[in-house]
Amino acid sequence: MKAVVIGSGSWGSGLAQVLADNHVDVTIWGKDEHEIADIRDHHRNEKYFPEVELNHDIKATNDIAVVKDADIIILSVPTIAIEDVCRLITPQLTKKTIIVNTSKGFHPETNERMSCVIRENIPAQYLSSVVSLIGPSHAEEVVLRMLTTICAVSLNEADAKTVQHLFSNQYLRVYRGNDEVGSEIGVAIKNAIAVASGILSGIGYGDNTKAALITRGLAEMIRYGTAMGGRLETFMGLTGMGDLIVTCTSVHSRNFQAGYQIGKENSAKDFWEHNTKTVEGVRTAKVIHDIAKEKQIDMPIVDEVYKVLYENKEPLESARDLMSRELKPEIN
Ligand SMILES: NC(=O)c1ccc[n+]([C@@H]2O[C@H](COP(=O)([O-])OP(=O)(O)OC[C@H]3O[C@@H](n4cnc5c(N)ncnc54)[C@H](O)[C@@H]3O)[C@@H](O)[C@H]2O)c1
Ligand SMILES: O=P(O)(O)OC[C@H](O)CO
Repeated sequence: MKAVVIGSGSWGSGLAQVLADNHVDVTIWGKDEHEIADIRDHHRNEKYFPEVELNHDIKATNDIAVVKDADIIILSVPTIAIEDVCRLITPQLTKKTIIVNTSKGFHPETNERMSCVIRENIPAQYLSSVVSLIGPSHAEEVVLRMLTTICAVSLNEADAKTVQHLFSNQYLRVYRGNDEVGSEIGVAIKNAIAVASGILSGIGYGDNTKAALITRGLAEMIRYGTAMGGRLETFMGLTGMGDLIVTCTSVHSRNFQAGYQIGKENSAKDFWEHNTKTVEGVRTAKVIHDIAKEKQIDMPIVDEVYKVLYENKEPLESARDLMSRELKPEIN
């Protein structure tokens, strides 16, 4: 089995190391020459993990021809780049391949889920199926081989099983699922809620606030996700509640960190001017806000994140407005 990881960032490096640990022949392809040279020559990815020595069996290249005879291709780039990398690899493909999606969010213009974007851009003769490998997993912990569980979600059970077995080991346990809609929506929405969690922490609120945010954030995820066709039980699992918890509570989360800065400064201005990191929740908040408005789905937390990010609303005012809404029963 030959695997190629597209993307030499934090998650691409983390997943390549899992495969190398599992004795799979794995190469990382990246467009960033410095990241590739660092992995290839020094077995490090200093930009993301300054202290970590990666598995020496990971190969790395800038040459996209590496995907030619791959059995499995793992896409580990931000959602805005998924269509580009599909177009880049397609002319190289010579046989049916499993494409693994690991990105969390929606297409930048069409707002489609990642599996749909991949199916639209990789011709059927080269695509066995799309499997999304998603769940609560910070790369910073996976590279240190800390115990982690994720889910291989696909409409093709055989390919989901292949991915499950390929990635599972003593520190990474991979479950299997087939609710593509629910899982992809769950891991996308959790990023927008994690921005809210960071904002509230940045303001200075404590654990009661975080528990409230996670619980009511889950209610919004379920309301939106089931309206879009996801199954209720999916949102109680790794790609729903699991990923929501880790992203809302972890210092590693870039979505949480972005929100924290915004909450501390009581403004998103500085974030917009200086952010260079992958913060998927920022665009996701806009997508969910726009679609929920059109479909009349009540999403008060996501709406306030949207207003802070895109309408210059002060986070303190947003928190006050959330607390002073009409009083309601808990289950709705
Ligand atoms: N980092 C994590 O812990 C983690 C965990 C699970 C899922 N994810 C998801 O994985 C996706 C990738 O995130 P990441 O954390 O690896 O981001 P990152 O910022 O660490 O790395 C992104 C990589 O993609 C490359 N890239 C960007 N645009 C590109 C393009 N057009 N063509 C080719 N390469 C391009 C960059 O050079 C960089 O190497 C995101 O959707 C994220 O939500 C991340
Ligand atoms: O760093 P974040 O906020 O993009 O989160 C990374 C992963 O999605 C956590 O599961």
